[in-house]
Amino acid sequence: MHVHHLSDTDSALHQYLAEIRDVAVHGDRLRFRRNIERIGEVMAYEISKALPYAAAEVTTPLGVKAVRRLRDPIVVCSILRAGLPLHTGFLNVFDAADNGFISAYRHHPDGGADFEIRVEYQAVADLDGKTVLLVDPMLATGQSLVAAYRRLMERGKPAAVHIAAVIAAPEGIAHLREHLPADCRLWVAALDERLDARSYIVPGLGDAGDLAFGDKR
Ligand SMILES: O=P(O)(O)OC[C@H]1O[C@H](OP(=O)(O)OP(=O)(O)O)[C@H](O)[C@@H]1O
Ligand SMILES: O=c1cc[nH]c(=O)[nH]1
Ligand SMILES: [Mg+2]
Repeated sequence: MHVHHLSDTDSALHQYLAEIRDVAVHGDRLRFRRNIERIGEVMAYEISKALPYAAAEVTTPLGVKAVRRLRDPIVVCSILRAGLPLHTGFLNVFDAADNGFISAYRHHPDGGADFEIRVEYQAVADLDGKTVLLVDPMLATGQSLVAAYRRLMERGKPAAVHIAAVIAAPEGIAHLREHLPADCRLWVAALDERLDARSYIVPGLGDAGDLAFGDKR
């Protein structure tokens, strides 16, 4: 699995990443969601440079122009709920994309640190021959993304799969390498140090779903 690290070069992405981590900004949910959306736009644009294009023509009022268009249809898929603002950012770039939504959450059977991932809801377009962009802000243990990927593959055989995570832990990347096919490509906006005892990313940003939408019970 090839890993693209988008913080390697300086860009406005650094400003958005700094704000989503900053406790002084965390009280502003609108800003958090919009920054995740903006990061999605940047990541989608970077991924767009790696996709296949084909020659086409458009008719203008004055003539015909040779243009380039994406060769394969796009399906943007995200993991509820923290994936929603990132999904919007990707759709702002790939506005004609089909879509997929999968729920995945951590179920703690005994209330302790141990958990299993539960996938309960899905609404996914047909994926045959399409370019799938599977997006989730946080890649911590990697279990949510692997569970979502397996559900998705029940919906067809994509031409390519790109996974996008805003903040990733090394443990999560290792988990994807172990459990996903080698031809999946992973795009990471920021690579952090490690996971804590509750499998949260350090330094990370905390709970992306709660910051975007509020606490859940
Ligand atoms: O790599 P993992 O260890 O699986 O953790 C990452 C998952 O955690 C977050 O969702 P969360 O479970 O907090 O659900 P939420 O979006 O409803 O808050 C995040 O959006 C990922 O889906
Ligand atoms: O650090 C983490 C890990 C999982 N989910 C989050 O929202 N944050
Ligand atoms: Mg959460």
